[in-house]
Amino acid sequence: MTELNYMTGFGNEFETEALPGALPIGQFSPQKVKYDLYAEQFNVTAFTAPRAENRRNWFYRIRPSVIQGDYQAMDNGLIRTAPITEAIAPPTMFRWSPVEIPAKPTDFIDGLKTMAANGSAEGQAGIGIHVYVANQSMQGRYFYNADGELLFVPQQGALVLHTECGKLAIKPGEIAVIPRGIKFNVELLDESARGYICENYGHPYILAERGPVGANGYANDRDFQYPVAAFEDLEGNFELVAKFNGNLFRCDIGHSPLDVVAWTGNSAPYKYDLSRFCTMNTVSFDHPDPSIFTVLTSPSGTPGVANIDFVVFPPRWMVAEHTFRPPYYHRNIMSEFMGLIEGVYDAKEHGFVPGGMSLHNCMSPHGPEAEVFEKASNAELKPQRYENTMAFMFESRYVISPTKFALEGDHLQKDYTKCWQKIEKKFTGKA
Ligand SMILES: O=C(O)Cc1cc(O)ccc1O
Ligand SMILES: [Fe+2]
Repeated sequence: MTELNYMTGFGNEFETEALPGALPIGQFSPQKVKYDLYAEQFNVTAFTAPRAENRRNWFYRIRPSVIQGDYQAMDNGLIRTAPITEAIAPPTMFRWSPVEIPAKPTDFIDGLKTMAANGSAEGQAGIGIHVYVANQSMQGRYFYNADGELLFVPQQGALVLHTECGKLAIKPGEIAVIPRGIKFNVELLDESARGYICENYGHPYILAERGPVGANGYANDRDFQYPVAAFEDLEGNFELVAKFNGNLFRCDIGHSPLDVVAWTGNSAPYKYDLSRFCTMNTVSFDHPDPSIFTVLTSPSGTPGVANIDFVVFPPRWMVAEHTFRPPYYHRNIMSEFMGLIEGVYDAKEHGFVPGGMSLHNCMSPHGPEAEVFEKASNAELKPQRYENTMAFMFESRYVISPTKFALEGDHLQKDYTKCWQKIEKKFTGKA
């Protein structure tokens, strides 16, 4: 892969130009822009959002975005949007095997399948949880999502995200976020690709607070990478696909919409290598809550209660003394959707495989399978390193509704809850 250049620093006010002098100096909207470019403002927060939260870009582009055809409705395929009304799910704990890579030619849009969603896209709260499975690059088509920002969590295959702001290359172990409304297409660098998408209808992601941990650690701002301007000057019969208010629409477009020669602002796509996450954990006893592993959070308006937390379980040392080290048995007001990028997750040594998923909804019990309990409650508690593993969780304050595809597809593991049934009664009443 050709090495791409990036700018660094979470949410910085960047400026970048692919041609010298393309970026106006000292003002955003000059009477004439250099190279006869068009100026266009792009806002993902209200004009009046407080300064610290305000996010917008100024694009200097070959044509303004209004030069496009009229939209027509498209088949939504297996893409769904909250609120999900097509199925009524019980509070059962669910687990899924990986969705298979299709045999027929499938690009990122064709291969998007919604597993679950919550909140309301129209109400700008909640999330959509999707998997993508693809075996070809998007050709002659571009996409944007008006319903929310897109967090990419690749599990198999490297991608290049060609966006209005420039290019981002990501591979398993890295993530990327494309803000609401940014146009892009997806190139596959390998034969096939699979991954997870969290579509965030709510407040754009920010970095989690550090509290008394101090000024450093967890996800550090400087490790977030942003693209430098790169433009396509292409004419042809292209298609622009929009996800808007829960449905897909398409229009013809006679040129590449990735024609931004220069931009400045703080609402650009970004990537992050999860191995940069500076993991904190106990050095004494007990199993800390997984909020210590939060990479990105979308606040909900209630302090400390997330619309969506993106949490990872990275390689790490386990040193806790006189402690049951795996995740504890648990019931939670927050709803937990998990995936596995690689390796083994410490609560489930069987059946939760890379590319797989699980859902433990609001107040539904979950925790270590029977074998893990036996092993961990009898293990010698030497320092132990968890290697080659990366699970993650989308944790949300809103109940997560699985789609019909998730509930009725072959990849639903119908025997999941059996993993707990062999947990023994050991109580005898004697100490
Ligand atoms: O349910 C899970 O596996 C996620 C989780 C992990 C953990 O370490 C503690 C609590 C928790 O919900
Ligand atoms: Fe949990």
